[in-house]
Amino acid sequence: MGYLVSRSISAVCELGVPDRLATGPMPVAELAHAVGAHPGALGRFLRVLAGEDLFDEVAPDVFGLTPLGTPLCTNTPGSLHQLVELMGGEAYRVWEAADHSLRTGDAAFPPVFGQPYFEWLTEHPDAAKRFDEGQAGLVELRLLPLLGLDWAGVGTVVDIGGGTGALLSRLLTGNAHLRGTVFDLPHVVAAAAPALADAGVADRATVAEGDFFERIPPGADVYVLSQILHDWADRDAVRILRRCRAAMSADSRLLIVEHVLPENAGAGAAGLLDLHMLVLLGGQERTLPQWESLLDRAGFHLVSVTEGPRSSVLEART
Ligand SMILES: C[S@@+](CC[C@H](N)C(=O)[O-])C[C@H]1O[C@@H](n2cnc3c(N)ncnc32)[C@H](O)[C@@H]1O
Repeated sequence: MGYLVSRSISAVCELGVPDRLATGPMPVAELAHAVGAHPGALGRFLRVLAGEDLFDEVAPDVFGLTPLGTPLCTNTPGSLHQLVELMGGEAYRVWEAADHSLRTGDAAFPPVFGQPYFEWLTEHPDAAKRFDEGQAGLVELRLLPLLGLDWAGVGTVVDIGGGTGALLSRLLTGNAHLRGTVFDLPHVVAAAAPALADAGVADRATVAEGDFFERIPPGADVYVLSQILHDWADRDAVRILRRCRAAMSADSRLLIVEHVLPENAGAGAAGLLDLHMLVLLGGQERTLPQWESLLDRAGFHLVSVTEGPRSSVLEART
């Protein structure tokens, strides 16, 4: 009954319940009136989600947000609100066809929506905006092992498939000497320049649009691939890595921000993400031997793995 929980989260976010509770607990009747919900039903949904530690019934029929539930608000650092919308939208519909992926080992998105996910996003601006904002919300969690690295000797960084620049903004904010480029598809990086300006790093940042299967900006000290390679099956992941290799000089470093999938059962969230990558995109999470083999096929070797709470950083060199 796991999807009942995720659909309940989607439903309360859809009505804007977390935002209403951002300033403190409210009686359920007042809350229901404010968001346009049925009071009795709202109490039942919130009680179930209190069981998931997202809300708290602080007094009979009075509900507040817990620390775990706070990222469901829209205007909070590291907001996951857009991600909830994403998981409750086309991602949910595509999972109805999970059996296609089970039978074929391919993505279920094309048979359901008529084209691969990233192509479909270029033609659906609202969904693309949700996707980009959802990814940006996850950056806070993914960044930690990357921020912990020593950036002192690094002059320039390119964030490949860097979305709207959330990760680059944080890297440049934390390292005043660093200059960087965010590189992504044209419709995605269109929103990057304003985001970098808002973060106060526009004077040290450039925006480059393009296709990472074609060409990647050359000559930087560090290349970051955050949550890119898991979107693709090995054949395409190797093509992307080879494009990186062509852009890199002998001293450049490649930093891959992704999960290292445990080799045994019980992979938890990483295992679920592995299946999600398969169903949505035909991609996969990778174990350490799978990473080593993939990098080897593209002419890289693995130098180190730095573990973080949500993603690891795998450093590779040519
Ligand atoms: C899962 S998101 C990761 C975003 C970001 N790096 C992060 O860590 O949040 C994958 C990114 O790859 C980009 N992308 C997909 N196909 C691409 C292509 N052919 N060339 C460049 N970027 C591409 C998408 O637009 C998206 O921003």
